[in-house]
Amino acid sequence: MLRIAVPNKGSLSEPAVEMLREAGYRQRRDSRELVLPDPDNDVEFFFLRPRDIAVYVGAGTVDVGITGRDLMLDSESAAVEHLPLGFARSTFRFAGTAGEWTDVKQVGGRRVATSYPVLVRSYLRSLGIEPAGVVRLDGAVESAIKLGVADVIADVVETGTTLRAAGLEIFAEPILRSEAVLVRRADGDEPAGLDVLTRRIQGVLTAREYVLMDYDVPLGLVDAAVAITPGLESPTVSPLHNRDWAAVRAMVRRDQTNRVMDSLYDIGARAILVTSIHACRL
Ligand SMILES: Nc1ncnc2c1ncn2[C@@H]1O[C@H](COP(=O)(O)OP(=O)(O)OP(=O)(O)O)[C@@H](O)[C@H]1O
Ligand SMILES: O=P(O)(O)OC[C@H]1O[C@H](OP(=O)(O)OP(=O)(O)O)[C@H](O)[C@@H]1O
Ligand SMILES: [Mg+2]
Repeated sequence: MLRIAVPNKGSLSEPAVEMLREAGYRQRRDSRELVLPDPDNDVEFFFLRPRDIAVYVGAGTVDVGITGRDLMLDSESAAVEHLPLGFARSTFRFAGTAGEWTDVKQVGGRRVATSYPVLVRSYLRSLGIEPAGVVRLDGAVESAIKLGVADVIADVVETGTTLRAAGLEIFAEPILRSEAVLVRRADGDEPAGLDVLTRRIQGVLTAREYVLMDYDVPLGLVDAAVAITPGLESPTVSPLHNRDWAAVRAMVRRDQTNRVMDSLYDIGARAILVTSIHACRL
């Protein structure tokens, strides 16, 4: 049985559970359940704190887990990234009182507050910058400057709303771009069943990223239309009852849907229909 660690709380928890449910796995109904066997799929879920998941995976007590890239790197465990999952995207950045900071070199000799001290120390070391100290806080890091425990912070930024509300602004290049990732142990054999989990999750990712587009096009324009919708391998072109026209079906990136429909319409395609992909294996 493949043992899979799933975040039990925080911003990773809900989207991780949703992804596993879409991939056909059983998920818990009650947030107090800590272990959930799914014998039909030959897996067992362990609901753990997101920060601890890479530690369990690195120790080999669970086979794989879903966590943040930032949390994995900060854990210093023997876990490695197996598959990026495309949700909980954020950047990890330095921020300070608005107007006072422009360059990462200014962090030298100053106190940095963060929930990710390993990440911050190793990043600064890689740039040859020595801070006066790194203060580890559990959360609400944005308050650390006003409350006097640090001069500058390094924290997770998504929309920047939390920083703005605290009168802070980002400076310097992002330390890291993070998202949820599936992690596995660095060494050892691939756990049995990981290939199936991986394919199922990749199916969910593809179904989220692409739509199916169908349209009709005059025969003489099929090549031009197919150039606009090349699909993943090659689009399906089928005859219509009206022999002067063909029907085309292709996968299109969801974020390109309207641009592609406009282009198809412009060259003369009609009856352009878009449908969601419910599930797929490529
Ligand atoms: N606003 C956000 N947008 C995107 N990802 C986020 C956001 N906040 C935290 N994360 C990501 O969530 C993970 C941290 O999860 P964790 O549960 O420790 O913190 P949290 O989501 O802030 O929850 P908590 O309420 O316990 O502080 C990291 O991978 C981090 O990058
Ligand atoms: O850029 P934003 O969209 O504002 O999001 C980023 C904020 O979200 C998270 O905080 P959370 O609400 O989880 O509180 P915490 O700091 O106590 O973890 C993160 O730690 C940032 O503070
Ligand atoms: Mg938080």
